[in-house]
Amino acid sequence: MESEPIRVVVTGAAGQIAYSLLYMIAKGDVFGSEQPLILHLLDIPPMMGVLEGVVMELSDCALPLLRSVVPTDDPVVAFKDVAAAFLVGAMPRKQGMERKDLLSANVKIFKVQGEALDKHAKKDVKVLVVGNPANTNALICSRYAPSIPKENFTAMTRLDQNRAQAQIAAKVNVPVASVSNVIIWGNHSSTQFPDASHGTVHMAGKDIPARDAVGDDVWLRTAFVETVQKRGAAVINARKMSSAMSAAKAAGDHMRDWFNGTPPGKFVSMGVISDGSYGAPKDVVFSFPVSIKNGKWEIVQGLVTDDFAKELLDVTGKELLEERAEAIAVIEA
Ligand SMILES: NC(=O)C1=CN([C@@H]2O[C@H](COP(=O)(O)OP(=O)(O)OC[C@H]3O[C@@H](n4cnc5c(N)ncnc54)[C@H](O)[C@@H]3O)[C@@H](O)[C@H]2O)C=CC1
Ligand SMILES: O=C([O-])CC(=O)C(=O)O
Repeated sequence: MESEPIRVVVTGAAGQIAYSLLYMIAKGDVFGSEQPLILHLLDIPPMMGVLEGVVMELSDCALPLLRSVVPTDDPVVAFKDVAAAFLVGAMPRKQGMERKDLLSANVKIFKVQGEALDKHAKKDVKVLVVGNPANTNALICSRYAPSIPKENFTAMTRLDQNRAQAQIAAKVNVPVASVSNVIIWGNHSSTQFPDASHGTVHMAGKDIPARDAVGDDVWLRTAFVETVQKRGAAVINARKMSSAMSAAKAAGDHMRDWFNGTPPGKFVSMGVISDGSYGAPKDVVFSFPVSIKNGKWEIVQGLVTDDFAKELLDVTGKELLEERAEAIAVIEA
């Protein structure tokens, strides 16, 4: 028997990330090749003309899983009965900006959308915040949606994880799928800590520690960390626009793993509400390694962190506390 369609919302649906993401979702890459979909597309009133073009293109893709499309500028319509929400709609940064410079422009969007999710979405909706600064926006969104569990609000650090795994694959000269369990700790910002010390590389039929495969601890603590921390800025410098294709791919990966789970022994990184694990501040959205089963994530416990890691975890945690204070000030102003 065919499954009932699920409703999925993408905000910022007329923007650049959505242009790649909508196709991936609609063709079954995220929710599976058997799951029919109704796509809700939210953008702001001046973008409704552009959105109409996106709707035409989705129709012209002739995708069997896509049962209908609901374009709208009304959050009430957009969030009605949705099972999954990709919150992409927000201003992107330009050359020379840090992501937290977007806070005052973007955080109010996530208050409004939290309120709308609270009233209109399914209570088990899975929310992925992509719009920057993603961690703090996710925290604010959750605060304004008290009837939905805090665990259902996540922020995207999967792009950073994919970048980190691609850097290691290139260094070791293996296909990217051979690299697993590289962690992104903390904020999706230039203070994030990309950590390969628990990573593995599949070589000659077995998983070996990434540190052994790389054989260069200095590189892992310097060039590797800095490249991943600054990759978003490097793309902006080159393209004059921020990452879009890779961001869409990461958003799809994040939501697919959240719905489908992670294989035994493997973990992925997600910004989730912090319980203070690994000395992170509580009640901020902090990126941790998580394993996922039956649609629920759990922070992977018991990984040993050395002094180098503790120092970097501390820096990114402090930045998240500062962002939280600033976000609350912006909203209450
Ligand atoms: N977490 C991550 O790894 C990444 C996050 N980003 C962030 O994603 C966001 C979107 O990036 P792009 O698609 O490149 O930007 P874009 O400017 O191409 O598209 C954003 C869209 O959001 C819409 N929008 C603005 N306010 C809205 C609202 N209140 N409700 C619904 N839609 C609204 C805009 O009209 C626009 O169509 C930015 O904040 C960017 O910094 C980008 C790459 C990676
Ligand atoms: O760097 C940016 O502003 C966009 C983004 O979040 C990324 O590419 O990681």
